[in-house]
Amino acid sequence: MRLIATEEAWSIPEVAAELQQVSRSPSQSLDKLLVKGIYDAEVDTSGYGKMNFLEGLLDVEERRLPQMDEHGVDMQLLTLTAPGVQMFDADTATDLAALSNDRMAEIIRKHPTRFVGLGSFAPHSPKRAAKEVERVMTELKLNGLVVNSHTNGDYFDDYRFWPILEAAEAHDACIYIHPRSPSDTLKGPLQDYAMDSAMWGYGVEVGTHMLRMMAGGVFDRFPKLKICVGHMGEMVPFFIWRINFMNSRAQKVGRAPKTQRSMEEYFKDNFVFTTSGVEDHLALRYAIDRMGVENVLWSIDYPYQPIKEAVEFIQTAPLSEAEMHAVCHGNAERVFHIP
Ligand SMILES: COc1cc(C(=O)O)cc(C(=O)O)c1
Ligand SMILES: [Mn+2]
Repeated sequence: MRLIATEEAWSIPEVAAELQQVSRSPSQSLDKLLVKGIYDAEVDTSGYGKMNFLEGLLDVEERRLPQMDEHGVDMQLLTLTAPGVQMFDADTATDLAALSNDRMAEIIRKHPTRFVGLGSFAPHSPKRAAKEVERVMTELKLNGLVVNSHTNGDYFDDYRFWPILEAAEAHDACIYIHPRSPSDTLKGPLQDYAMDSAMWGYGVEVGTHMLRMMAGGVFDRFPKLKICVGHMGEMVPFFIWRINFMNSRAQKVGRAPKTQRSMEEYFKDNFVFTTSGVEDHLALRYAIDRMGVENVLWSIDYPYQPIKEAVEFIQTAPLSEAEMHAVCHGNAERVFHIP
């Protein structure tokens, strides 16, 4: 069974160095807790603790590939790890996104059967970002795009970002909305107990982004736009009945804009999601039964999740042969144009 892992984090020294500067800046972003812990070990990492992920993020051939061989992972879909370039000023972000995309393309050229990748862009410079989407998809021939949820507290229902969505739709480039810590306007009670992180805040941040796009009519304007989210759909599949019911009531009483399709239809038609970091067979079975097996893709979430357990999770999952082929590689091949 071909195994394609679809949310696999990676970085380059130039982005890591810039994030170390961010960790020493006056930024109030909740992401600083994570950034300090990973990129600035010598600085007091209180509140997050040292996170030994940096070597794993920068590495491709020393440990990543041998571990893939050891555990039978055929391919990783690489993404520039969160928060990507989105904490940098627009010019630095634009330049480092392009550099990261070039480096990613080099890795894929060197290992074409082992790696594919998602291109980054700087949402806070939408016109240049749209041009980078064009370059990524036509010149570098990457497999889609990644963004780490909000940029300076703004979300893709904001029409300022729509030139990017237009370019993505035109190039059939699926945008992976990966988490980062909740935005400054969302962070409120999420600043304690490590709730800023993957434990809870990440799901709240991306789930909020998804609903803003669905309820804000993004998929009426871009009906063919494809979005991928991780972590078994960031809680949305488990709440979709209530989201659908309450949004349709809000539309009736004028509290939410009228949309051409329902929230459930947008989620089923315009979203796919991966199993990254949710190694729970019951959740997987429900997600497949509720949202359709064609919308579920396997992932490890390397290096934040160990490879061995993620492989065992899917190899022992209660799936039919046909479902296993779809989740392990078929859906990824379709959505991310993988040969
Ligand atoms: C960007 O940093 C991350 C850290 C963690 C973590 O386990 O602490 C998980 C993710 C993730 O789920 O993608 C990302
Ligand atoms: Mn991840």
